[in-house]
Amino acid sequence: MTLPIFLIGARGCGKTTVGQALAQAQGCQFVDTDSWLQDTAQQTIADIVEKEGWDGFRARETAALEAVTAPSQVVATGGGIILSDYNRRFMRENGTVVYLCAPVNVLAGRLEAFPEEGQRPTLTGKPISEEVSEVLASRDALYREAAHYVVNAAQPPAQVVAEIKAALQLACAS
Ligand SMILES: Nc1ncnc2c1ncn2[C@@H]1O[C@H](COP(=O)(O)OP(=O)(O)O)[C@@H](O)[C@H]1O
Ligand SMILES: O=C(O)C1=C[C@@H](OP(=O)(O)O)[C@@H](O)[C@H](O)C1
Ligand SMILES: [Mg+2]
Repeated sequence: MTLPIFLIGARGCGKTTVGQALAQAQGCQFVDTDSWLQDTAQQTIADIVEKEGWDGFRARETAALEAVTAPSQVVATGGGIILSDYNRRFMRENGTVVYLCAPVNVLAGRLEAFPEEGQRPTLTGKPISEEVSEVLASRDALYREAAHYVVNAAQPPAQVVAEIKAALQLACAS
C-alpha cells in the first residue's frame, strides 16, 4: 500500500481504535491527528479550545492533517475534520478516505462510557445523546461527500478492519 488511508466519522465511531488495528494488520504506520496536535502543542484539545476557540483548533487541525500525511500511513482524523472544504479535498486527492458510519445510539453509548473530556470538549453544550444526534445530522452528508468508502462501524473493531481491508482489496483489484 502506498496511498495514505484517512479514517473519518463522528466522535466515538472508532477512528482511533480501528485505525491502530488496521495499521497493525496492514503493516503500516499509524498516526492520529488529535494525538499529533496535542503532543505538538503540549496542550489538550479542551485547553486549546478554551484559549483559541474552535476556530483556533480547526486551524491547528488542518496543519496537523497536512503534517502527518505520508505514504503508507493510516491516519485517524478528528470528527470535525470534514467541516473544512479544504480538508475534504485534501484527503480525497491525497489518499483513500473511509467513513466509519455508526448510528446515534451506538456513538452515544461509547461516548457516555468513555467521554475523554480533555480530547472532546462539548460542541453544543447539550447532553451527549442530544449532541451526537444534532452533530451527526449536520455532518453525515459531509462525511459521505469526502469518503471513497463507507463501512459499518457498529461492529466489533476486528470486523470493521476486515470490511475496510475487503474494500481496499477490491479497489486494488479493479
Ligand atoms: N468497533 C467498536 N466496538 C466497540 N467499541 C468501540 C469500537 N470502536 C471504538 N470503540 C470504543 O469507543 C470509544 C471511542 O473510540 P475511539 O476510537 O476513540 O473513537 P473516535 O476516535 O472515532 O472518536 C473507545 O472507548 C473505544 O474503545
Ligand atoms: O467532532 C469533533 O468536532 C471533534 C472530535 C474529536 O475527535 P474524535 O472524533 O476522535 O473524538 C476532536 O478532534 C475534537 O474534540 C473535535
Ligand atoms: Mg479519535
